[in-house]
Amino acid sequence: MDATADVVVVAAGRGTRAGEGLPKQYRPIGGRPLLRHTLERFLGQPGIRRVVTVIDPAHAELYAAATQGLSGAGGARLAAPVTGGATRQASVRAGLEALAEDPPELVLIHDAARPFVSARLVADALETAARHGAAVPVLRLVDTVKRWEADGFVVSGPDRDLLRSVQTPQSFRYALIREAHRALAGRDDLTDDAAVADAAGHRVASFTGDAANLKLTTPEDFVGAERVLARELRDLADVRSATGYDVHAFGEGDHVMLGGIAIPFGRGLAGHSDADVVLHALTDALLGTIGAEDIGFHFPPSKPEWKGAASDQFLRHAVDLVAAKGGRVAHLDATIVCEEPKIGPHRQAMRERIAGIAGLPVARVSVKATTSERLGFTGRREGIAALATATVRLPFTEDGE
Ligand SMILES: Nc1ccn([C@@H]2O[C@H](COP(=O)(O)OP(=O)(O)OP(=O)(O)O)[C@@H](O)[C@H]2O)c(=O)n1
Ligand SMILES: C[C@](O)(CO)[C@H](O)COP(=O)(O)O
Repeated sequence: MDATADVVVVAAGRGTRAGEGLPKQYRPIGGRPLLRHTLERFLGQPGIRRVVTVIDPAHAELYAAATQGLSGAGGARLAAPVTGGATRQASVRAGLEALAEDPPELVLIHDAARPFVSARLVADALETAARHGAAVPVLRLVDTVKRWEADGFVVSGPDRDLLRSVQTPQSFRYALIREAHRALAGRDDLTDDAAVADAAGHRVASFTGDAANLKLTTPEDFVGAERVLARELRDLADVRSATGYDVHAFGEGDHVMLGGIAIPFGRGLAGHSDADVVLHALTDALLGTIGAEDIGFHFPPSKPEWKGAASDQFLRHAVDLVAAKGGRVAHLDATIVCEEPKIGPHRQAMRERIAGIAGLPVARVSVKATTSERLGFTGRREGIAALATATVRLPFTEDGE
């Protein structure tokens, strides 16, 4: 997904249903303002270029405090806030207009009041909008629905299977939703952007929402959110690091594979697979975090299917094993030891490739290089070595399994 994508986070509401106290988007959950949680989720996502927040100017100081020191991983940028309107629809319109000078291809529109938006939702929102132009996350209804009459009686409602509840982020081709909002500026009664697109004559696709992506609306929702964050904190408590090391000797060839990219060179690296020492060391480091043997156990050199194999699949397998335990990779770090080839010109490409294989923002991958001062086998230019450290977060369990 290479399209440029910006995010409009609407935070200009009054939060009347959340009760007394600070406006809800600035109220702390887990010790930090609700809005900050929401913005951090987007700023940490791959594929996001810029995030603009729509605020009530009367909250300017609260906004400044809530966003102090916030910056994006992997290049996402927090833009200056924009003044909202009297309704959500007017606030979204203001956010979209603020992007008009340097328009993105895609835009996600999200409620500040939904702090638990996941990486999966963002990825699905981007992909579905790129394909269909307009998309919303939906959930099946779990309760039977009735039509409620003003006299307090109910009559049987529509078939529940035909209904869905709708969340944010809602995603659109930017030009489509900006024009739709402009065309419907006279209405201001549409409670979401799918309704705006729909009223402007566009079909809106759907993707699976997330029950955890709650909109904090009432005081009880804030109590629930504290519980969710406490559980998340506990789940993040099991942080583990492990190391990996690999060596391959130079052999015949005209390039070496390092960090998943081919570097033209007068020699190749000898090995059963493509001999990518960086990906092998990273794979072993990841396997080490979950005590899952080592790369030779999973991909035995005795097996012909791994002959000449591209090593990206080894690293991906290790990432999948961590994910299967409910874990997330927090950071991958590699050091390459060789006299040549020069690593500097290829370092960024390697970081991006490793990040792509592991499904991480580039900021969570580091590649370093050193010579061994002409000492030892790397110093004698007999081969290349790589050391790696992987850090993962695993759900906390008493027995560590
Ligand atoms: N004029 C408005 C109204 C709402 N919103 C934003 O739209 C999102 C969804 O709205 P809701 O949860 O209903 O928030 P409020 O309108 O603030 O809540 P309430 O209806 O309880 O006052 C919120 O992030 C809210 O800040 C906005 O930017 N501008
Ligand atoms: C956009 C929205 O989050 C979709 O569920 C929702 O409609 C916004 O909340 P509101 O209470 O309708 O303003």
